[in-house]
Amino acid sequence: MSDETLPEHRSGFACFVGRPNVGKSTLTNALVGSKVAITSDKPQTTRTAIRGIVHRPDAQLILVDTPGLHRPRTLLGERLNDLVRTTWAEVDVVAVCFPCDEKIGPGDRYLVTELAKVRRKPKIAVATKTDLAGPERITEHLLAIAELGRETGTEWAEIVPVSATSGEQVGLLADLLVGMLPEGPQLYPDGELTDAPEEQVAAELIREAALDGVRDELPHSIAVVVEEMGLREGRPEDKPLLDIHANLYVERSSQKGIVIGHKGARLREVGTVARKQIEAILGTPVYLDLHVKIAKDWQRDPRQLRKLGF
Ligand SMILES: Nc1nc2c(ncn2[C@@H]2O[C@H](COP(=O)(O)OP(=O)(O)OP(=O)(O)O)[C@@H](O)[C@H]2O)c(=O)[nH]1
Repeated sequence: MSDETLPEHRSGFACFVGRPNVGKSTLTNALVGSKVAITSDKPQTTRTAIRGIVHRPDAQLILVDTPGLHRPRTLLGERLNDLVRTTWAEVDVVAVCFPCDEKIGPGDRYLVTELAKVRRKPKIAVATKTDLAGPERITEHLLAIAELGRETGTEWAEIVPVSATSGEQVGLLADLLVGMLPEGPQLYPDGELTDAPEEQVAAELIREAALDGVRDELPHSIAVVVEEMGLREGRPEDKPLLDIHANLYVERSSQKGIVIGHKGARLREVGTVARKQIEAILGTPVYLDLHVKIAKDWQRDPRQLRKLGF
């Protein structure tokens, strides 16, 4: 018996990179078809690599969502940049996102210049949010992306316009990404959408809820650690309850007040929103126990960073 006549199966990893807010998480969700990575109106919500998996008969594409690359100002900034570079080196293809409703800027140039240093790695340019721009603007944008490639010595394997919200060209992007993967077997079982541990998914959802509405006051000062998570013992099998004990860390006591709110009203709201999201994703009723703690200047302290998982 020979399997030469079987269609080839491809599998591998891709990651989306780009400045904050360019639509990386939304695109990951559009490709995977379920809410796995966390989207938000606020920049820099994606701190840790969360993967979504695209299952197709001919391929399995594993998407790694990285934080944005920044000129580092703190130790956390340096760690995040290291994480981004490690990811680039490990994946099969890197897709850089440039939103159509914004001009190419110094942040893009910095990122693409850094990415150009990773040689022999297929790079795709994605012009995101095409639904927010007219045809002329899109054409201008695509030319600017090509020019940026020339300036930085980056050879784009493809330049693809897409809209994650309307779904336009998302299928084409999936085909192009798959085409850059090596031949290989399925790496994850069917139906598995993310290999992010459930604790990480829960922590991200709590962080997202906690940041909602306090963008100006607390841009990037919140970290969440799930201390304990497990099914409550002694429950009937058809009525499970997942206990989650989580700490929400802020840097200063003034921030603690903002997160907790008047008589704890805001923290209760954050807890309710996060609990509903976690229940929806994990499919189990949840009891969420949430505490706010101060980890003084955690972004600058190596010991705190380690504790918070960076
Ligand atoms: N109109 C439109 N809006 C989009 C599209 N894709 C993303 N957005 C919006 O752009 C904002 C940022 O999207 P995200 O997917 O969170 O961006 P991101 O690049 O992952 O952001 P960070 O995690 O901060 O790096 C959100 O408000 C999205 O709803 C799109 O195709 N069209």
